[in-house]
Amino acid sequence: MKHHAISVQDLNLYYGDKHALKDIKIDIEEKSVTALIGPSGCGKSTFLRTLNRMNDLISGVKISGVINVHDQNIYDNEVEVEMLRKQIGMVFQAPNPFPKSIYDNVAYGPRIHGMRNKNELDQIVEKSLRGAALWDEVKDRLKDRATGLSGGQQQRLCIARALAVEPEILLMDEPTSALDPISTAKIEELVQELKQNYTIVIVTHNMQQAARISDKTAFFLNGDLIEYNDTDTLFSNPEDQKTEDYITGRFG
Ligand SMILES: Nc1ncnc2c1ncn2[C@@H]1O[C@H](COP(=O)(O)OP(=O)(O)OP(=O)(O)O)[C@@H](O)[C@H]1O
Repeated sequence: MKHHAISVQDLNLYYGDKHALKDIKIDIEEKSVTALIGPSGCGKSTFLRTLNRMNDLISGVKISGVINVHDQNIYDNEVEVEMLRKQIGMVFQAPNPFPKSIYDNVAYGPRIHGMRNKNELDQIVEKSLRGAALWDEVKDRLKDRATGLSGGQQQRLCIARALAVEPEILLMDEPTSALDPISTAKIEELVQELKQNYTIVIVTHNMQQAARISDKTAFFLNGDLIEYNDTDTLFSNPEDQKTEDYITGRFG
């Protein structure tokens, strides 16, 4: 049995009066892919963002409950958010490379964390780009601007940028929704490789994608976690009628 990378208990989140996450309880397995699915507005992205405290930045948000990572509640006062985000990286919907060179994008995080040694940085950049299956495509133009890459390459660069600070967990918020089918397939393949070394939590609108790439799937509806199960079971033999209605396309 796999260990839990993240253990969530009694998680509630309000945006003002809006109760966006309701008593969420979920254990996320390490070195596996967990997909978050559900109709628009059900709370998938909100939940994902609670896992590295990205909602802290939004005014009017109230969060209660416990999210344990290595038996430390990430909402404890002594947790340093910067270190937390190093441990728990994030990749967003639209690729968002910095307007810098390919090299400088990947070196950005390590530099922030104090790395200055050129040789070591070179090694980290290469390792991260290899890890994101991008090295061969960019190794001869590391000084070129990242914004000149294709959308799919930019997204893999953002994954490399996340890997460069050696996270344990990668959060991905609809990472392929802005990409063409071929770039999407490459990211899906990459996610399969990355799960050997990282715990991945991915929000997707696309149920076929969840079925293809995830080990576990969590189905959210109106801020409730309705069902959480092995992906095969959830899609072939859902326990809850609402899950069945959703996956068979009756709403959403
Ligand atoms: N910053 C915010 N302020 C107020 N309400 C918000 C904020 N962000 C999200 N919400 C509300 O919280 C609920 C959950 O939103 P969330 O974005 O998490 O859903 P989602 O399942 O990710 O949807 P989508 O698939 O459309 O991205 C929605 O009703 C949304 O309108």
